Amino acid sequence: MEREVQRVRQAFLSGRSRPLRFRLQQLEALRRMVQEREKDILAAIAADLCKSELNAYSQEVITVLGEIDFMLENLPEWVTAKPVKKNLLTMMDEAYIQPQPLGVVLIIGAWNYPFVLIIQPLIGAIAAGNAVIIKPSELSENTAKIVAKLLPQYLDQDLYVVINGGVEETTELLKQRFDHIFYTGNTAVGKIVMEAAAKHLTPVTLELGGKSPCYIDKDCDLDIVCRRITWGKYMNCGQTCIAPDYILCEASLQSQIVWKIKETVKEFYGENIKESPDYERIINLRHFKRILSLLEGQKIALGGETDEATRYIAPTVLTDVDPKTKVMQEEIFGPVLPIVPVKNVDEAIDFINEREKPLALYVFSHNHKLIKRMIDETSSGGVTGNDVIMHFTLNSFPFGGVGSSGMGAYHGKHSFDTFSHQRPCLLKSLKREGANKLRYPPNSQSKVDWGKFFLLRRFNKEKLGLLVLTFLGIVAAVLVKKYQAVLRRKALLIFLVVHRLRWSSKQR
Ligand SMILES: NC(=O)C1=CN([C@@H]2O[C@H](COP(=O)(O)OP(=O)(O)OC[C@H]3O[C@@H](n4cnc5c(N)ncnc54)[C@H](O)[C@@H]3O)[C@@H](O)[C@H]2O)C=CC1
Ligand SMILES: CC(C)=CCC/C(C)=C/CC/C(C)=C/C(=O)O
Repeated sequence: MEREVQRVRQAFLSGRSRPLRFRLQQLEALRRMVQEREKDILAAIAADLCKSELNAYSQEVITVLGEIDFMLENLPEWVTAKPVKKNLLTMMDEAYIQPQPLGVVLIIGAWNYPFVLIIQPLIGAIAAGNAVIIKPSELSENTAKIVAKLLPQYLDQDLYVVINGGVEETTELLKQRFDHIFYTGNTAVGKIVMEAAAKHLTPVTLELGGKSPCYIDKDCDLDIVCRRITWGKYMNCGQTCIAPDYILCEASLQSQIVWKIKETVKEFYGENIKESPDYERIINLRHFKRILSLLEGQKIALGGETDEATRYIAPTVLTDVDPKTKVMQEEIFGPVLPIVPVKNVDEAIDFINEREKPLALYVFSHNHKLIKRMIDETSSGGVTGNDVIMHFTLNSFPFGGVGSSGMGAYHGKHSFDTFSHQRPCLLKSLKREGANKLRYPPNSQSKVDWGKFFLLRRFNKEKLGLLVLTFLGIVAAVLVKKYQAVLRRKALLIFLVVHRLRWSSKQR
């Protein structure tokens, strides 16, 4: 493992991942891989999650292709140095921020969207000029294998390396030194990753989970609300990090919600859900049994049918759920939707705030003010009002959690920033030593006053005008070639002295 990481580091140190042209070329190669090997990729995802290839395409491949296109379009602008505002002490210098790659990045993926969850961060890491080690989830083994097979056929083989394995291999990998670790998965392992990273002071992005609440106000169109919730909850058999985990609403709405979800389930998956190509299965027996255990003692208002042999769990709704029961204590990550009655929006807000900060929050209402209030008075990774999941699709949004649902974010420019160091660069001249003497010992009250003037002075518009005039004077001086240096220094000096005198007299 150590040698493998070392090999990737050597490749990074060669410098070839840095030029813009190389990054664009690798991203184009990645796009070619997805397009040319689409069938193999879709078959692998389908095998891992009993997912139709159409669903695999629309849930994972579209996102990846969209992200690559977005990067290709914007990267040339993002990599350029950005000039920054200067102060009086640096007004003659060059000051800019240069984004630079961090180095060797480790990406650890989860199984629930096994392709997009490793390839989307990979896109950001390549765009930012890094070398990358990718550790796909061992639970989605078909996707893990196809990614390990295809990436070396299209990308630089020393810079971008796939290492497959389970807990043992990941534990070993985490002992190595990285420049950034990007982890997607459950919160408990997130803590292990952060602890391992701390040993090397490696920064982490943790894309974790949690219980994402969904508040339904009585002032809304329940047909539409239930259709949208049914889509987001039962997609991928509930195994979506931002799926609505539970519903909060007034008790009187429950029976209508159950009825409308039932009708929508029929509309989406037909009379025989098991036969539907759009309804997936639970990833493994351990998760299957875990989800079944959440149903114990609950009032099942819809669904509840299961089949262990195929790890099938029907779309299920639980009503009058007691918040103290197990189903409300952990992330469900399956097709079970508890409804917890609350008296009103105030109680819903308190309910959310008494718990860990979720990855997503959903609020349904005709009342825009109520939605805004919910946003203002709670916290979550992201929010969608009057829909679910959809904030994930907008790559201008940072995607990530807050508190126990994670730290850091990615997608689009946010991925580029996550995998970049924003390096402040100040280029001074070796001339103009006169002004610099102010900061050299021995110190004096006059030097401190000058320092205060240079660093604390705020200019209002009127004074800025004066500054502009002074600059025009400087520009004129520049034109007079023979006296260029002398005039520029004099003009600056006059300006500074006048201001300093005025400022000192006001201070007194
Ligand atoms: N915020 C986000 O973007 C997303 C969050 N998630 C969250 O991920 C969770 C589901 O994924 P998991 O079941 O955790 O996936 P998982 O079992 O695939 O684990 C994730 C990764 O952690 C590694 N891992 C597992 N145990 C480890 C250990 N003891 N030491 C080191 N590495 C270890 C695995 O090899 C795997 O690569 C849910 O909580 C879900 O909400 C899932 C997808 C996206
Ligand atoms: C067609 C459409 C709008 C699809 C939404 C895409 C989608 C649901 C992607 C999955 C999101 C995701 C990776 C979730 C997760 O990490 O658990």
